[in-house]
Amino acid sequence: MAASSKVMKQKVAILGAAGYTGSELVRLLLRHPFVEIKHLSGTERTAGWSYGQVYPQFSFGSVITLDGERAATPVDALPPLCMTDDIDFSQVDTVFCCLPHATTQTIVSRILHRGTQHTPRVIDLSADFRLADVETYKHWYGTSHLAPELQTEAVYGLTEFERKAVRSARLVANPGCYPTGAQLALAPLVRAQLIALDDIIIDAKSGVTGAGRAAKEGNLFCEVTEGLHAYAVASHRHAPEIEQGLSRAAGMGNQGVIVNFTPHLIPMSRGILETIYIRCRPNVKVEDLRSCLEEAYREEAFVHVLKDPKQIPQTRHVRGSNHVVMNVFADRLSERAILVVVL
Ligand SMILES: NC(=O)C1=CN([C@@H]2O[C@H](COP(=O)(O)OP(=O)(O)OC[C@H]3O[C@@H](n4cnc5c(N)ncnc54)[C@H](OP(=O)(O)O)[C@@H]3O)[C@@H](O)[C@H]2O)C=CC1
Ligand SMILES: CC(=O)N[C@@H](CCC(=O)OP(=O)(O)O)C(=O)O
Repeated sequence: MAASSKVMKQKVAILGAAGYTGSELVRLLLRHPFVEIKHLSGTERTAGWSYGQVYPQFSFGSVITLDGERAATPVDALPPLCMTDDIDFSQVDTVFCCLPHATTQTIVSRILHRGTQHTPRVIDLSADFRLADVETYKHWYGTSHLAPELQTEAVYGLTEFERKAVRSARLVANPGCYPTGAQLALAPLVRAQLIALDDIIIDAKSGVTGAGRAAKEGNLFCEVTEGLHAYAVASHRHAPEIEQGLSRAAGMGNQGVIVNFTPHLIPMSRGILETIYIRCRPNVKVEDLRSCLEEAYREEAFVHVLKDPKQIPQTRHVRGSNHVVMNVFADRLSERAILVVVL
């Protein structure tokens, strides 16, 4: 895509740029013809470093993208990391927040309540603004929300379902990793009333970058390699997020649908695979599920239903591509179906 000289570039700040989500954003935004990365922030640990010092792959010249193209902006143009407090937000159009849970509430609140004429839009990648219900947040995150008024204002940023609202939102809460796959696969089927709402089992596996870059004993190479384990069984905070999305799709408000969700950590660096077991409503066939999903994503650039009904999605379908690929299969028991989704 060629950058038009008439289009004003969006001035962007990425907070928490030294983390994994921050680095993924830098990689994507360097390619974007209408974005100028003005600020990258970190803590005392990384403030003052060049981005190549934080991530060696951003050290030299132009980034060659996965498609073999040159990025729109050379990495040399990236600013060094600074402290978040040193950013002048009156000069920024969009802030991407890639900060740990809870830290985000305070910082986003400060940015959006600055009381000046110009307030940037905020796109938050943490979980702080995803759950609309204040009590549900408190129950799952173990602490009261520090900016409840923003919690109700935030638009849940699953773009395929909320494109119009995302366009005009002041604060976008980006979905969690597991909820992205689960909701993309299930919400169209729920909306079309094709599946039972009391019998949804989501078995999910994630690569280790999903846990963030901060050092944690459980994520060390020797702890995760050549092994596989479930974690947060029946207690993962993504369950209420998925339930909120599916309840909304069912027209029930923020709650009502209950899912059984079990995540696993698998020894690969990135990617997620979710196997989802569902029960069809009476007289619904797996072909109906497939048609529904195909219709839902026909015009979408990043979500794909495999054309061959027998082909099983695998992480290699999406590796490093930011796409989501799914397929749906009939179980041996006729009323059941199995969805496989990778992202
Ligand atoms: N990893 C993933 O796949 C996904 C993560 N998320 C969510 O996104 C958020 C970021 O996750 P992730 O990138 O994995 O986390 P990481 O642990 O990889 O990185 C977080 C970064 O935040 C920085 N940081 C902490 N406090 C501040 C501050 N006050 N100002 C500036 N920088 C700060 C740290 O910087 P420094 O290194 O300089 O100390 C650290 O590098 C989390 O809320 C996470 O739950 C969402 C979707 C997917
Ligand atoms: C492998 C792994 O540890 N994954 C993280 C989820 C990462 C993510 O996307 O979720 P949040 O933004 O809600 O943190 C976890 O299970 O806590």
